[in-house]
Amino acid sequence: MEPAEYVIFGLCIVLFVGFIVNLLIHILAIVYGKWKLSRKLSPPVVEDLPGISIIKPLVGVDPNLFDNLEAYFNFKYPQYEILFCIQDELDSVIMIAQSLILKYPKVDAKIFIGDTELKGKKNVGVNPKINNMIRGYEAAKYDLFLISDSSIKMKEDTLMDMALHMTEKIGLVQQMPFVCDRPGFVSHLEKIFFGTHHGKMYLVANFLGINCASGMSTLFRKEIIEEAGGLAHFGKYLAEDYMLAQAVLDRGYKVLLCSQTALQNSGYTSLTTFHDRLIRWTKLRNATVVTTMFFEPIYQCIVQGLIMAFVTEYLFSWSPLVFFMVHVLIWFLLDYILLSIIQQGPLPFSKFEFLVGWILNEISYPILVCRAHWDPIITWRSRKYKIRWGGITTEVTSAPPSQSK
Ligand SMILES: CCCCCCCC/C=C\CCCCCCCC(=O)N[C@@H](CO[C@@H]1OC[C@@H](O)[C@H](O)[C@H]1O)[C@H](O)/C=C/CCCCCCCCCCCCC
Ligand SMILES: O=c1ccn([C@@H]2O[C@H](COP(=O)(O)OP(=O)(O)O)[C@@H](O)[C@H]2O)c(=O)[nH]1
Repeated sequence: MEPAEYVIFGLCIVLFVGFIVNLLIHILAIVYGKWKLSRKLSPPVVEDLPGISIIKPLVGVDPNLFDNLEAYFNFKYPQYEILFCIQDELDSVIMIAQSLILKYPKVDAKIFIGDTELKGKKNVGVNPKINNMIRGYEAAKYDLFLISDSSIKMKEDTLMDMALHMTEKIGLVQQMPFVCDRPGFVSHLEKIFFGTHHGKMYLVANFLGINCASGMSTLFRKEIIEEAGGLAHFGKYLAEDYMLAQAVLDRGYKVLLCSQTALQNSGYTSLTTFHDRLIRWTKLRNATVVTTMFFEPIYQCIVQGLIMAFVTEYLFSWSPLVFFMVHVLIWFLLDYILLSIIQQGPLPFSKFEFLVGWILNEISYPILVCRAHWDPIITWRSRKYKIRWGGITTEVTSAPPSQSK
């Protein structure tokens, strides 16, 4: 063999091993997802449950917001407070928060209006969500605090489920991102994305103890975050969720998934908003965990199928077309099983709609990854940011803070 042939042969072997690893990741996600998401912890004596401060950062109103927020007033949980953090004093979301507080006078709930800058102090960093939450965080009276994004809808036992997972060695309990059943094809695309591509990596990373955090629904021990410099310390990062989880891991605590998924229930769904969000997240991941930039593209179904078709032809003389077709079919079936497990009930669409949605997602994802590389500027709620390697962020343009997506 020529030296060049050795190199090609070695590369093919590495790629083939990576392909087998991916198959194992898929199977592991299914097995772990089935176990994790169907495992209900039995509640202890209610009085033993710790109090929880729920921080709700709010910007703008959407058609489902009232219902989503109302769920927080009906938790089956003995001790909690709700801290609404509203970025802009002219935002009509204030009225929604106020009307809920009036409707449920027995629930301990407060409103904090305006980020730190509005109160004459300097903002704690560039991250607008942290700037918005900081006053609620400082006022939080319990040892545990939950950051819960505005679009999340919770069941009445979700807070209990999260609290029960917060045992001695655990520093952070998170919900795996998923979506509520909503009408419309784009919401189906979202469900398919979070229940397949995203869910697979999320489950396996959490099973292996790899930091894979999403800040949409996360319960923290306040003492750990205080030890790391307080929430303000994370204002310099846009991927504050990842950095917060890393701070917990660095202090010897574990990060755990709870058994209920984070049900996003935004009232607005559009293909552009969905894709722009995925592009923004890809940019965040690329800048925060550089290795994802290399691995993510080749761990897509179509890209991997094309590469492996040539690799297996080279190694085993298999037909590339047959290999590609079988590869896509197996990936598709494993994804369907995984989505059904994460959904934990009947899917709100037919198998045919799943097929169409899955194909669309798989074709569009590599394009979204390319678009993320093309323009490194991150746009979030009308503000633009640039992230340096390691996650430190600078804002490149400012816009009125009240803009919704
Ligand atoms: C053999 C090795 C295989 C490695 C393959 C790696 C391929 C990775 C492919 C997919 C990654 C899946 C996605 C993970 C979820 C990340 C979600 C995300 O991007 N979140 C970012 C944005 O979150 C919002 O940010 C603003 C905040 O206010 C909102 O509330 C948030 O929701 C977030 O900022 C993420 C930052 C970095 C995440 C790093 C993830 C690393 C994933 C590694 C997976 C490794 C699996 C390994 C299996 C062996
Ligand atoms: O300038 C901002 C942008 C977002 N948020 C809050 O951060 C959370 C996540 O925002 P978004 O849904 O836009 O983020 P994504 O989940 O798309 O990353 C929501 O509760 C927002 O209200 C905020 O307080 N200020």
